[in-house]
Amino acid sequence: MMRDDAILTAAQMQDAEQAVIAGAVPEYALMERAGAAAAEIVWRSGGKRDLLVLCGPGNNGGDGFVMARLLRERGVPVRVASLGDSRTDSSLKARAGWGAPVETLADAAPATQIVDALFGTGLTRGLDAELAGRLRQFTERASFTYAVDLPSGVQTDTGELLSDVPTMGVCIALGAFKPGHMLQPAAGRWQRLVCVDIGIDASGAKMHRLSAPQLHPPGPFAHKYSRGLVAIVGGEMAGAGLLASQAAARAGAGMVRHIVQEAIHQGPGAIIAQHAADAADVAASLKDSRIRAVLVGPGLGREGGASDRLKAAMGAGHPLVLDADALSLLAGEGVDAIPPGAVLTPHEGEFARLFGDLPGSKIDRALAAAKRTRSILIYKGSDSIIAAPDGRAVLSPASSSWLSTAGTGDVLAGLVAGRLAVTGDGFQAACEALWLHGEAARRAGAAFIADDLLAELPAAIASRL
Ligand SMILES: NC(=O)C1=CN([C@@H]2O[C@H](COP(=O)(O)OP(=O)(O)OC[C@H]3O[C@@H](n4cnc5c(N)ncnc54)[C@H](OP(=O)(O)O)[C@@H]3O)[C@@H](O)[C@H]2O)[C@@H](O)CC1
Ligand SMILES: Nc1ncnc2c1ncn2[C@@H]1O[C@H](COP(=O)(O)OP(=O)(O)O)[C@@H](O)[C@H]1O
Ligand SMILES: [K+]
Repeated sequence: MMRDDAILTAAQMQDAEQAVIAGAVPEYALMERAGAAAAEIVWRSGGKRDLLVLCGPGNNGGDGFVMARLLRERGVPVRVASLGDSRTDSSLKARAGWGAPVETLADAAPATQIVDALFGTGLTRGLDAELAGRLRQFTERASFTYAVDLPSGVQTDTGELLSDVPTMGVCIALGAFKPGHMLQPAAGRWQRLVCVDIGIDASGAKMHRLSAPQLHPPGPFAHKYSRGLVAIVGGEMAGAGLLASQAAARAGAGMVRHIVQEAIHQGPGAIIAQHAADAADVAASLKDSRIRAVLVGPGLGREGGASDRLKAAMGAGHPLVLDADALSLLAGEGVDAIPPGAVLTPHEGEFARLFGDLPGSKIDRALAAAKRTRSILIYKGSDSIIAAPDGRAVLSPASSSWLSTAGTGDVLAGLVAGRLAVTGDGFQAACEALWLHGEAARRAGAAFIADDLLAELPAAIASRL
Protein backbone atom coordinates (compact mmCIF):
# COMPACT_ATOMS: atom_id res chain seq x y z
CA MET A 1 0.00 0.00 0.00
CA MET A 2 2.52 2.58 1.13
CA ARG A 3 5.17 3.89 -1.24
CA ASP A 4 7.78 4.87 1.24
CA ASP A 5 8.81 7.90 -0.81
CA ALA A 6 5.38 9.47 -1.49
CA ILE A 7 4.78 13.08 -0.55
CA LEU A 8 1.21 14.30 0.02
CA THR A 9 -0.07 17.79 0.80
CA ALA A 10 -2.43 18.26 3.76
CA ALA A 11 -5.43 18.19 1.39
CA GLN A 12 -4.16 15.09 -0.46
CA MET A 13 -3.56 13.43 2.89
CA GLN A 14 -7.13 14.14 3.90
CA ASP A 15 -8.40 12.66 0.62
CA ALA A 16 -6.28 9.56 1.16
CA GLU A 17 -7.62 9.30 4.70
CA GLN A 18 -11.21 9.62 3.44
CA ALA A 19 -10.59 6.86 0.90
CA VAL A 20 -9.47 4.53 3.68
CA ILE A 21 -12.46 5.51 5.82
CA ALA A 22 -14.78 4.88 2.85
CA GLY A 23 -13.27 1.41 2.72
CA ALA A 24 -14.83 0.78 6.14
CA VAL A 25 -11.82 1.65 8.31
CA PRO A 26 -13.05 4.13 10.95
CA GLU A 27 -11.04 7.32 11.46
CA TYR A 28 -10.26 6.22 14.98
CA ALA A 29 -8.69 3.00 13.70
CA LEU A 30 -6.30 5.14 11.64
CA MET A 31 -5.44 7.12 14.74
CA GLU A 32 -4.74 3.89 16.63
CA ARG A 33 -2.41 2.80 13.80
CA ALA A 34 -0.67 6.17 13.79
CA GLY A 35 -0.29 6.21 17.57
CA ALA A 36 0.97 2.61 17.65
CA ALA A 37 3.54 3.18 14.90
CA ALA A 38 4.81 6.36 16.55
CA ALA A 39 4.88 4.72 19.99
CA GLU A 40 7.02 1.93 18.56
CA ILE A 41 9.64 4.46 17.48
CA VAL A 42 9.66 6.11 20.91
CA TRP A 43 9.94 2.71 22.56
CA ARG A 44 12.90 1.70 20.41
CA SER A 45 14.71 5.00 20.95
CA GLY A 46 14.00 5.87 24.54
CA GLY A 47 12.83 2.63 26.20
CA LYS A 48 11.52 3.16 29.70
CA ARG A 49 12.83 6.67 30.23
CA ASP A 50 10.20 9.02 31.68
CA LEU A 51 8.04 10.61 29.01
CA LEU A 52 5.81 13.65 28.72
CA VAL A 53 3.36 13.77 25.80
CA LEU A 54 2.15 17.24 24.81
CA CYS A 55 -1.31 16.94 23.22
CA GLY A 56 -3.12 19.55 21.14
CA PRO A 57 -6.89 19.84 20.61
CA GLY A 58 -7.12 18.00 17.27
CA ASN A 59 -6.22 14.62 15.87
CA ASN A 60 -2.49 15.23 16.26
CA GLY A 61 -3.22 15.42 19.98
CA GLY A 62 -5.33 12.26 19.59
CA ASP A 63 -2.28 10.43 18.22
CA GLY A 64 -0.44 11.61 21.32
CA PHE A 65 -3.05 10.17 23.68
CA VAL A 66 -2.87 6.80 21.89
CA MET A 67 0.93 6.83 22.18
CA ALA A 68 0.72 7.67 25.87
CA ARG A 69 -1.65 4.77 26.54
CA LEU A 70 0.38 2.22 24.58
CA LEU A 71 3.72 3.25 26.10
CA ARG A 72 2.22 3.16 29.59
CA GLU A 73 1.15 -0.43 28.82
CA ARG A 74 4.81 -1.20 28.12
CA GLY A 75 5.89 0.11 31.47
CA VAL A 76 7.08 3.58 30.45
CA PRO A 77 6.39 6.23 33.12
CA VAL A 78 4.18 8.52 31.01
CA ARG A 79 2.50 11.82 31.77
CA VAL A 80 0.28 13.82 29.42
CA ALA A 81 -0.13 17.59 29.29
CA SER A 82 -2.73 19.12 27.02
CA LEU A 83 -3.59 22.52 25.67
CA GLY A 84 -7.18 22.15 26.82
CA ASP A 85 -10.17 20.16 25.62
CA SER A 86 -9.94 17.68 22.79
CA ARG A 87 -12.14 18.87 19.96
CA THR A 88 -12.51 15.97 17.51
CA ASP A 89 -14.44 12.71 17.96
CA SER A 90 -11.35 10.58 17.48
CA SER A 91 -9.18 12.61 19.84
CA LEU A 92 -11.92 12.48 22.48
CA LYS A 93 -11.94 8.70 22.12
CA ALA A 94 -8.15 8.56 22.38
CA ARG A 95 -8.24 10.77 25.48
CA ALA A 96 -10.87 8.50 27.05
CA GLY A 97 -8.60 5.54 26.27
CA TRP A 98 -5.78 7.24 28.18
CA GLY A 99 -8.20 7.55 31.10
CA ALA A 100 -5.70 9.10 33.52
CA PRO A 101 -5.09 12.65 34.72
CA VAL A 102 -4.03 15.25 32.17
CA GLU A 103 -1.80 18.12 33.28
CA THR A 104 -1.76 21.63 31.86
CA LEU A 105 1.20 22.72 29.77
CA ALA A 106 1.83 25.58 32.16
CA ASP A 107 2.14 23.31 35.20
CA ALA A 108 3.74 20.17 33.76
CA ALA A 109 7.27 19.37 34.90
CA PRO A 110 9.93 18.59 32.26
CA ALA A 111 10.80 15.00 31.31
CA THR A 112 13.68 13.03 29.78
CA GLN A 113 11.55 12.33 26.71
CA ILE A 114 9.10 14.75 25.07
CA VAL A 115 6.51 14.01 22.39
CA ASP A 116 5.21 17.01 20.48
CA ALA A 117 1.65 16.02 19.52
CA LEU A 118 0.33 19.58 19.62
CA PHE A 119 -0.41 20.29 15.95
CA GLY A 120 0.13 18.46 12.71
CA THR A 121 -1.45 19.01 9.31
CA GLY A 122 -4.28 21.03 10.88
CA LEU A 123 -2.02 23.91 11.95
CA THR A 124 -3.65 27.10 10.75
CA ARG A 125 -1.39 29.74 12.31
CA GLY A 126 1.74 30.07 14.37
CA LEU A 127 1.75 29.05 18.01
CA ASP A 128 1.35 32.00 20.33
CA ALA A 129 4.61 33.13 21.87
CA GLU A 130 3.90 31.65 25.29
CA LEU A 131 3.09 28.21 23.91
CA ALA A 132 6.06 28.22 21.53
CA GLY A 133 8.29 29.24 24.42
CA ARG A 134 6.96 26.46 26.63
CA LEU A 135 7.53 23.90 23.85
CA ARG A 136 11.11 25.10 23.48
CA GLN A 137 11.68 24.83 27.26
CA PHE A 138 10.43 21.24 27.31
CA THR A 139 12.51 20.19 24.33
CA GLU A 140 15.68 21.88 25.58
CA ARG A 141 15.46 20.05 28.89
CA ALA A 142 14.74 16.66 27.30
CA SER A 143 17.31 14.20 25.96
CA PHE A 144 14.88 12.51 23.54
CA THR A 145 12.40 14.54 21.52
CA TYR A 146 9.86 13.41 18.94
CA ALA A 147 7.50 15.36 16.69
CA VAL A 148 4.33 13.56 15.64
CA ASP A 149 3.73 14.07 11.91
CA LEU A 150 5.37 17.54 11.87
CA PRO A 151 6.96 19.73 14.52
CA SER A 152 4.29 22.14 15.75
CA GLY A 153 4.68 25.43 13.94
CA VAL A 154 5.69 23.97 10.57
CA GLN A 155 3.32 24.78 7.70
CA THR A 156 2.59 21.40 6.13
CA ASP A 157 2.60 22.38 2.47
CA THR A 158 5.26 25.07 2.30
CA GLY A 159 7.79 24.24 5.00
CA GLU A 160 7.45 27.74 6.45
CA LEU A 161 7.95 28.16 10.18
CA LEU A 162 4.83 29.95 11.39
CA SER A 163 6.36 30.34 14.85
CA ASP A 164 9.56 29.38 16.66
CA VAL A 165 10.22 25.65 16.10
CA PRO A 166 12.88 23.92 18.21
CA THR A 167 15.01 21.22 16.56
CA MET A 168 13.58 17.80 17.36
CA GLY A 169 15.33 14.45 17.63
CA VAL A 170 12.97 12.39 15.49
CA CYS A 171 10.19 13.61 13.23
CA ILE A 172 7.65 10.84 12.67
CA ALA A 173 5.75 11.43 9.41
CA LEU A 174 2.41 9.61 9.42
CA GLY A 175 1.33 7.68 6.32
CA ALA A 176 3.34 9.75 3.84
CA PHE A 177 5.85 12.58 3.81
CA LYS A 178 4.47 16.10 3.51
CA PRO A 179 6.13 18.92 1.51
CA GLY A 180 7.11 20.53 4.83
CA HIS A 181 9.34 17.53 5.50
CA MET A 182 11.49 18.38 2.46
CA LEU A 183 11.31 22.17 2.09
CA GLN A 184 13.38 24.78 3.86
CA PRO A 185 13.36 26.21 6.43
CA ALA A 186 11.45 23.34 8.05
CA ALA A 187 13.67 20.57 6.64
CA GLY A 188 16.46 20.12 9.11
CA ARG A 189 14.41 20.92 12.21
CA TRP A 190 15.07 17.34 13.28
CA GLN A 191 17.99 14.97 13.44
CA ARG A 192 16.12 12.03 11.94
CA LEU A 193 13.04 11.81 9.75
CA VAL A 194 11.03 8.60 9.50
CA CYS A 195 7.76 7.82 7.78
CA VAL A 196 5.48 5.16 9.27
CA ASP A 197 2.84 3.14 7.44
CA ILE A 198 -0.71 3.68 8.66
CA GLY A 199 -2.45 2.02 5.71
CA ILE A 200 -2.96 5.14 3.61
CA ASP A 201 -2.79 4.46 -0.14
CA ALA A 202 -0.36 6.98 -1.59
CA SER A 203 0.27 5.08 -4.82
CA GLY A 204 -1.24 7.90 -6.88
CA ALA A 205 1.07 10.54 -5.45
CA LYS A 206 2.66 12.86 -8.02
CA MET A 207 5.31 14.04 -5.60
CA HIS A 208 8.07 11.83 -4.31
CA ARG A 209 11.20 12.05 -2.27
CA LEU A 210 14.39 11.63 -4.28
CA SER A 211 15.47 8.03 -3.90
CA ALA A 212 18.61 6.13 -4.80
CA PRO A 213 18.46 5.20 -8.51
CA GLN A 214 19.00 1.76 -10.02
CA LEU A 215 21.87 2.14 -12.49
CA HIS A 216 23.26 -0.33 -15.01
CA PRO A 217 26.77 -1.01 -16.27
CA PRO A 218 27.35 -0.78 -20.04
CA GLY A 219 26.37 -3.97 -21.87
CA PRO A 220 28.95 -6.28 -23.47
CA PHE A 221 28.51 -4.68 -26.90
CA ALA A 222 28.65 -1.11 -25.64
CA HIS A 223 31.01 1.34 -27.32
CA LYS A 224 31.78 4.98 -26.72
CA TYR A 225 29.05 6.25 -29.04
CA SER A 226 26.36 3.83 -27.91
CA ARG A 227 27.00 4.95 -24.34
CA GLY A 228 26.23 8.53 -25.28
CA LEU A 229 28.16 11.43 -26.72
CA VAL A 230 27.86 14.69 -24.78
CA ALA A 231 28.82 18.08 -26.17
CA ILE A 232 29.49 20.90 -23.75
CA VAL A 233 29.44 24.34 -25.29
CA GLY A 234 31.79 26.54 -23.31
CA GLY A 235 32.82 30.14 -23.71
CA GLU A 236 34.86 32.67 -21.78
CA MET A 237 35.69 30.62 -18.67
CA ALA A 238 37.07 27.18 -19.42
CA GLY A 239 37.13 26.01 -15.76
CA ALA A 240 33.39 25.68 -15.31
CA GLY A 241 33.04 23.83 -18.61
CA LEU A 242 35.82 21.48 -17.59
CA LEU A 243 34.12 20.63 -14.31
CA ALA A 244 30.91 19.94 -16.22
CA SER A 245 32.74 17.91 -18.87
CA GLN A 246 34.39 15.66 -16.33
CA ALA A 247 31.13 15.21 -14.45
CA ALA A 248 29.39 14.20 -17.69
CA ALA A 249 32.13 11.69 -18.48
CA ARG A 250 32.09 10.27 -14.95
CA ALA A 251 28.29 10.08 -15.04
CA GLY A 252 28.69 7.27 -17.56
CA ALA A 253 28.65 9.02 -20.95
CA GLY A 254 30.83 7.30 -23.54
CA MET A 255 32.48 10.44 -24.83
CA VAL A 256 32.52 14.13 -23.93
CA ARG A 257 33.47 16.95 -26.28
CA HIS A 258 34.22 20.27 -24.69
CA ILE A 259 33.63 22.92 -27.33
CA VAL A 260 35.96 25.72 -26.26
CA GLN A 261 36.36 29.29 -27.40
CA GLU A 262 40.15 29.48 -26.95
CA ALA A 263 42.33 26.94 -28.71
CA ILE A 264 44.09 25.82 -25.53
CA HIS A 265 43.81 22.22 -24.46
CA GLN A 266 43.07 21.95 -20.77
CA GLY A 267 41.96 19.18 -18.48
CA PRO A 268 42.21 15.42 -18.57
CA GLY A 269 43.06 13.69 -21.81
CA ALA A 270 39.74 11.83 -21.81
CA ILE A 271 37.87 15.07 -22.48
CA ILE A 272 38.10 16.03 -26.13
CA ALA A 273 38.57 19.76 -26.52
CA GLN A 274 37.21 21.11 -29.78
CA HIS A 275 37.97 24.66 -30.79
CA ALA A 276 35.00 26.74 -31.96
CA ALA A 277 35.90 30.42 -32.21
CA ASP A 278 32.40 31.65 -33.02
CA ALA A 279 28.76 30.59 -33.23
CA ALA A 280 29.13 29.24 -36.76
CA ASP A 281 31.92 26.95 -35.55
CA VAL A 282 29.74 25.85 -32.62
CA ALA A 283 26.90 25.02 -35.00
CA ALA A 284 29.30 23.06 -37.22
CA SER A 285 30.68 21.14 -34.22
CA LEU A 286 27.19 20.16 -33.18
CA LYS A 287 26.33 18.74 -36.61
CA ASP A 288 26.88 15.20 -35.44
CA SER A 289 23.94 12.86 -35.18
CA ARG A 290 25.75 10.79 -32.56
CA ILE A 291 25.38 13.58 -30.00
CA ARG A 292 22.87 12.57 -27.32
CA ALA A 293 22.99 15.67 -25.11
CA VAL A 294 24.23 19.24 -25.33
CA LEU A 295 24.99 21.25 -22.20
CA VAL A 296 25.38 24.99 -22.46
CA GLY A 297 25.86 27.52 -19.68
CA PRO A 298 28.77 26.67 -17.40
CA GLY A 299 31.60 29.02 -18.33
CA LEU A 300 29.69 30.40 -21.29
CA GLY A 301 29.92 34.02 -20.14
CA ARG A 302 27.37 36.65 -21.03
CA GLU A 303 29.39 39.05 -23.12
CA GLY A 304 30.75 38.99 -26.63
CA GLY A 305 29.47 36.12 -28.70
CA ALA A 306 27.93 34.22 -25.74
CA SER A 307 24.39 34.82 -26.84
CA ASP A 308 25.12 33.60 -30.38
CA ARG A 309 26.93 30.51 -29.08
CA LEU A 310 23.86 29.78 -26.94
CA LYS A 311 21.56 30.15 -29.95
CA ALA A 312 23.75 27.81 -31.96
CA ALA A 313 23.58 25.25 -29.16
CA MET A 314 19.81 25.57 -28.82
CA GLY A 315 19.33 25.40 -32.57
CA ALA A 316 21.27 22.17 -33.03
CA GLY A 317 18.20 20.08 -32.25
CA HIS A 318 19.84 17.80 -29.67
CA PRO A 319 18.47 17.12 -26.17
CA LEU A 320 19.51 20.16 -24.15
CA VAL A 321 20.64 21.03 -20.65
CA LEU A 322 20.63 24.76 -19.88
CA ASP A 323 22.48 26.09 -16.85
CA ALA A 324 24.18 29.15 -15.40
CA ASP A 325 24.94 31.88 -17.98
CA ALA A 326 22.58 30.28 -20.49
CA LEU A 327 19.74 30.84 -18.04
CA SER A 328 20.79 34.41 -17.35
CA LEU A 329 20.96 35.17 -21.06
CA LEU A 330 17.56 33.59 -21.60
CA ALA A 331 16.09 35.68 -18.79
CA GLY A 332 16.83 38.69 -21.00
CA GLU A 333 15.13 37.12 -24.00
CA GLY A 334 12.05 35.79 -22.21
CA VAL A 335 11.22 32.19 -21.38
CA ASP A 336 9.50 31.62 -24.72
CA ALA A 337 12.97 31.35 -26.22
CA ILE A 338 13.57 28.13 -24.25
CA PRO A 339 13.14 25.07 -26.46
CA PRO A 340 10.50 22.72 -24.99
CA GLY A 341 11.88 19.51 -23.56
CA ALA A 342 15.13 21.00 -22.24
CA VAL A 343 16.40 20.39 -18.72
CA LEU A 344 16.93 23.66 -16.81
CA THR A 345 19.01 23.85 -13.64
CA PRO A 346 18.43 27.30 -12.09
CA HIS A 347 19.48 28.33 -8.60
CA GLU A 348 17.26 30.76 -6.72
CA GLY A 349 18.67 33.86 -8.40
CA GLU A 350 18.49 32.42 -11.91
CA PHE A 351 14.97 31.17 -11.23
CA ALA A 352 13.83 34.62 -10.10
CA ARG A 353 15.42 36.28 -13.13
CA LEU A 354 13.71 33.80 -15.46
CA PHE A 355 10.28 33.50 -13.92
CA GLY A 356 9.87 36.50 -11.63
CA ASP A 357 8.01 36.32 -8.37
CA LEU A 358 5.72 33.29 -8.76
CA PRO A 359 3.20 32.59 -5.98
CA GLY A 360 3.02 29.54 -3.70
CA SER A 361 5.51 27.13 -2.22
CA LYS A 362 8.83 26.27 -3.87
CA ILE A 363 7.06 23.19 -5.30
CA ASP A 364 4.26 25.31 -6.75
CA ARG A 365 6.82 27.64 -8.30
CA ALA A 366 8.89 24.80 -9.74
CA LEU A 367 5.83 23.11 -11.25
CA ALA A 368 4.50 26.37 -12.72
CA ALA A 369 7.88 27.07 -14.33
CA ALA A 370 8.14 23.53 -15.74
CA LYS A 371 4.67 23.85 -17.22
CA ARG A 372 5.31 27.32 -18.60
CA THR A 373 8.51 26.25 -20.38
CA ARG A 374 7.47 22.63 -21.08
CA SER A 375 10.84 21.72 -19.60
CA ILE A 376 12.23 19.65 -16.77
CA LEU A 377 13.48 21.88 -13.98
CA ILE A 378 15.98 21.26 -11.26
CA TYR A 379 15.25 24.20 -9.00
CA LYS A 380 18.40 24.08 -6.89
CA GLY A 381 19.14 25.00 -3.30
CA SER A 382 19.43 23.09 -0.06
CA ASP A 383 15.95 21.75 -0.88
CA SER A 384 16.34 21.05 -4.60
CA ILE A 385 13.19 20.15 -6.53
CA ILE A 386 12.84 18.39 -9.86
CA ALA A 387 9.63 19.36 -11.63
CA ALA A 388 8.07 18.14 -14.88
CA PRO A 389 5.41 19.82 -17.04
CA ASP A 390 3.02 16.91 -16.36
CA GLY A 391 2.93 17.75 -12.63
CA ARG A 392 5.47 15.23 -11.33
CA ALA A 393 7.83 16.52 -8.68
CA VAL A 394 10.74 14.94 -6.87
CA LEU A 395 12.04 16.60 -3.73
CA SER A 396 15.52 16.10 -2.42
CA PRO A 397 15.93 15.74 1.32
CA ALA A 398 18.54 18.15 2.68
CA SER A 399 21.97 17.29 1.26
CA SER A 400 25.42 18.35 2.44
CA SER A 401 25.57 22.07 3.12
CA TRP A 402 29.23 21.90 2.00
CA LEU A 403 27.80 21.92 -1.53
CA SER A 404 27.46 25.67 -1.12
CA THR A 405 30.77 26.27 -2.88
CA ALA A 406 31.63 27.54 -6.34
CA GLY A 407 31.48 25.05 -9.17
CA THR A 408 29.22 22.41 -7.62
CA GLY A 409 26.41 23.59 -9.90
CA ASP A 410 28.65 23.01 -12.93
CA VAL A 411 29.23 19.47 -11.70
CA LEU A 412 25.48 18.93 -11.37
CA ALA A 413 24.83 20.27 -14.87
CA GLY A 414 27.48 17.93 -16.26
CA LEU A 415 25.94 15.01 -14.41
CA VAL A 416 22.54 15.80 -15.89
CA ALA A 417 23.99 15.96 -19.41
CA GLY A 418 25.85 12.70 -18.86
CA ARG A 419 22.82 10.85 -17.55
CA LEU A 420 20.66 12.38 -20.31
CA ALA A 421 23.04 10.97 -22.92
CA VAL A 422 22.88 7.57 -21.24
CA THR A 423 19.13 7.37 -20.56
CA GLY A 424 17.55 9.66 -23.15
CA ASP A 425 15.02 10.76 -20.52
CA GLY A 426 15.29 14.24 -19.01
CA PHE A 427 13.31 13.56 -15.86
CA GLN A 428 15.14 10.32 -15.10
CA ALA A 429 18.46 12.00 -15.86
CA ALA A 430 17.63 14.84 -13.48
CA CYS A 431 16.74 12.41 -10.68
CA GLU A 432 19.83 10.27 -11.17
CA ALA A 433 22.11 13.29 -11.44
CA LEU A 434 20.73 14.98 -8.33
CA TRP A 435 21.09 11.80 -6.32
CA LEU A 436 24.67 11.21 -7.54
CA HIS A 437 25.53 14.83 -6.72
CA GLY A 438 24.25 14.49 -3.16
CA GLU A 439 25.91 11.10 -2.72
CA ALA A 440 29.26 12.36 -4.04
CA ALA A 441 29.02 15.25 -1.56
CA ARG A 442 28.23 12.86 1.28
CA ARG A 443 31.26 10.76 0.37
CA ALA A 444 33.49 13.82 -0.01
CA GLY A 445 32.81 14.75 3.63
CA ALA A 446 33.65 18.28 4.74
CA ALA A 447 35.23 21.37 3.20
CA PHE A 448 35.50 19.82 -0.25
CA ILE A 449 35.80 21.77 -3.47
CA ALA A 450 33.74 21.06 -6.56
CA ASP A 451 36.62 19.10 -8.16
CA ASP A 452 36.57 16.66 -5.22
CA LEU A 453 33.05 15.60 -6.16
CA LEU A 454 34.38 14.25 -9.45
CA ALA A 455 36.63 11.76 -7.69
CA GLU A 456 33.70 10.41 -5.67
CA LEU A 457 31.46 9.77 -8.67
CA PRO A 458 32.72 6.30 -9.68
CA ALA A 459 32.10 4.98 -6.16
CA ALA A 460 28.72 6.69 -5.98
CA ILE A 461 27.75 5.03 -9.27
CA ALA A 462 29.17 1.66 -8.25
CA SER A 463 26.99 1.73 -5.13
CA ARG A 464 23.85 1.74 -7.31
CA LEU A 465 24.71 -0.96 -9.87
N1 LIG B 1 -5.03 12.53 7.83
C1 LIG B 1 -4.76 11.30 8.25
O1 LIG B 1 -4.74 10.37 7.49
C2 LIG B 1 -4.52 11.05 9.67
C3 LIG B 1 -4.25 12.11 10.54
N2 LIG B 1 -3.89 11.90 11.79
C4 LIG B 1 -3.43 13.00 12.62
O2 LIG B 1 -4.27 14.09 12.53
C5 LIG B 1 -3.50 15.28 12.35
C6 LIG B 1 -4.37 16.31 11.78
O3 LIG B 1 -5.38 16.51 12.71
P1 LIG B 1 -6.34 17.75 12.67
O4 LIG B 1 -6.83 17.96 11.30
O5 LIG B 1 -7.36 17.52 13.70
O6 LIG B 1 -5.36 18.93 13.01
P2 LIG B 1 -4.28 19.18 14.17
O7 LIG B 1 -2.98 19.24 13.51
O8 LIG B 1 -4.45 18.24 15.29
O9 LIG B 1 -4.62 20.66 14.69
C7 LIG B 1 -5.92 21.17 14.54
C8 LIG B 1 -6.43 21.82 15.81
O10 LIG B 1 -5.51 22.76 16.26
C9 LIG B 1 -6.09 24.07 16.29
N3 LIG B 1 -5.03 24.97 15.91
C10 LIG B 1 -4.38 25.03 14.73
N4 LIG B 1 -3.33 25.88 14.79
C11 LIG B 1 -3.33 26.36 16.06
C12 LIG B 1 -2.50 27.26 16.77
N5 LIG B 1 -1.46 27.86 16.18
N6 LIG B 1 -2.76 27.52 18.05
C13 LIG B 1 -3.80 26.95 18.66
N7 LIG B 1 -4.64 26.07 18.05
C14 LIG B 1 -4.40 25.79 16.77
C15 LIG B 1 -7.25 23.98 15.35
O11 LIG B 1 -8.24 24.86 15.76
P3 LIG B 1 -8.64 26.19 14.97
O12 LIG B 1 -7.67 26.43 13.86
O13 LIG B 1 -10.01 25.89 14.47
O14 LIG B 1 -8.61 27.21 16.04
C16 LIG B 1 -7.69 22.55 15.56
O15 LIG B 1 -8.46 22.44 16.73
C17 LIG B 1 -2.34 14.81 11.53
O16 LIG B 1 -1.24 15.68 11.56
C18 LIG B 1 -2.04 13.49 12.21
O17 LIG B 1 -1.27 13.71 13.37
C19 LIG B 1 -3.84 10.55 12.38
O18 LIG B 1 -4.54 10.58 13.57
C20 LIG B 1 -4.45 9.47 11.56
C21 LIG B 1 -4.53 9.64 10.13
N1 LIG C 1 23.29 24.92 1.71
C1 LIG C 1 23.22 23.97 0.77
N2 LIG C 1 22.88 22.71 1.10
C2 LIG C 1 22.82 21.75 0.16
N3 LIG C 1 23.07 21.95 -1.16
C3 LIG C 1 23.41 23.19 -1.55
C4 LIG C 1 23.49 24.26 -0.62
N4 LIG C 1 23.84 25.37 -1.31
C5 LIG C 1 23.98 25.01 -2.60
N5 LIG C 1 23.72 23.70 -2.75
C6 LIG C 1 23.78 22.94 -4.01
O1 LIG C 1 25.04 23.24 -4.62
C7 LIG C 1 24.88 23.52 -6.01
C8 LIG C 1 25.29 24.97 -6.27
O2 LIG C 1 25.01 25.31 -7.58
P1 LIG C 1 25.17 26.80 -8.13
O3 LIG C 1 24.50 27.74 -7.20
O4 LIG C 1 24.76 26.79 -9.55
O5 LIG C 1 26.73 27.05 -7.97
P2 LIG C 1 27.87 27.28 -9.06
O6 LIG C 1 27.27 28.10 -10.16
O7 LIG C 1 28.96 28.00 -8.35
O8 LIG C 1 28.33 25.97 -9.55
C9 LIG C 1 23.44 23.20 -6.31
O9 LIG C 1 23.32 21.87 -6.73
C10 LIG C 1 22.74 23.40 -4.98
O10 LIG C 1 21.56 22.64 -4.89
K1 LIG D 1 3.29 17.74 16.09
